[in-house]
Amino acid sequence: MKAIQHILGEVDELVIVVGSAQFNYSEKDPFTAGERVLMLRAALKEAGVDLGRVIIIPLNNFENNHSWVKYLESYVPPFDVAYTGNQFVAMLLRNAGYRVVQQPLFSRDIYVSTLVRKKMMDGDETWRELVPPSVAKILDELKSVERLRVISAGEADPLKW
Ligand SMILES: Nc1ncnc2c1ncn2[C@@H]1O[C@H](COP(=O)(O)OP(=O)(O)OP(=O)(O)O)[C@@H](O)[C@H]1O
Ligand SMILES: NC(=O)c1ccc[n+]([C@@H]2O[C@H](COP(=O)(O)O)[C@@H](O)[C@H]2O)c1
Repeated sequence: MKAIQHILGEVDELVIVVGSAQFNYSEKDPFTAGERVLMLRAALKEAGVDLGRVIIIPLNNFENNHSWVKYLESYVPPFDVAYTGNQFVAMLLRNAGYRVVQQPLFSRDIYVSTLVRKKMMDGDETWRELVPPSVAKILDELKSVERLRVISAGEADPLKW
């Protein structure tokens, strides 16, 4: 939320791309793209962000990294600056001619999704302090702890089915 609010201080409209949208029920991507959109919108509303300035677009991954920017362009409205904390994404966008701003990271040692997922699986209730209250509520409704535990036990491996 801090990163989004910082960026909204610099731009008129923000397109948030929800990457790896085709993945779900996996250890790294436990939630569907739709569930991630739901959580994002709830947290934005809770933070008082004007949703009229934000467009959320889920995007599947694409096998060809060089052409990924062209693929991205076909899913999002035209944009003139890209914000990312990811150096690889920054390189791809720069090589395609875009202005890229390295987005500031806030308390990155604490706010790491891998850590939140680990705490949930370990039964460490302090995961609740690492997400906005509205997101904690949705994660409870989705029975996320149970989902993560079943996934980590290997039950969700698509090759198994
Ligand atoms: N603490 C943070 N402050 C600001 N932006 C962040 C922070 N953590 C992640 N981001 C931004 O969110 C986007 C996704 O990052 P990333 O996938 O590495 O998140 P993550 O929380 O580390 O997830 P995971 O642990 O599952 O890999 C990036 O653009 C990154 O800059
Ligand atoms: N070839 C690809 O599909 C490709 C390449 C680079 C980044 N991405 C996506 O970009 C995201 C990472 O960017 P951020 O760290 O800025 O969120 C990932 O979700 C990934 O799915 C996809």
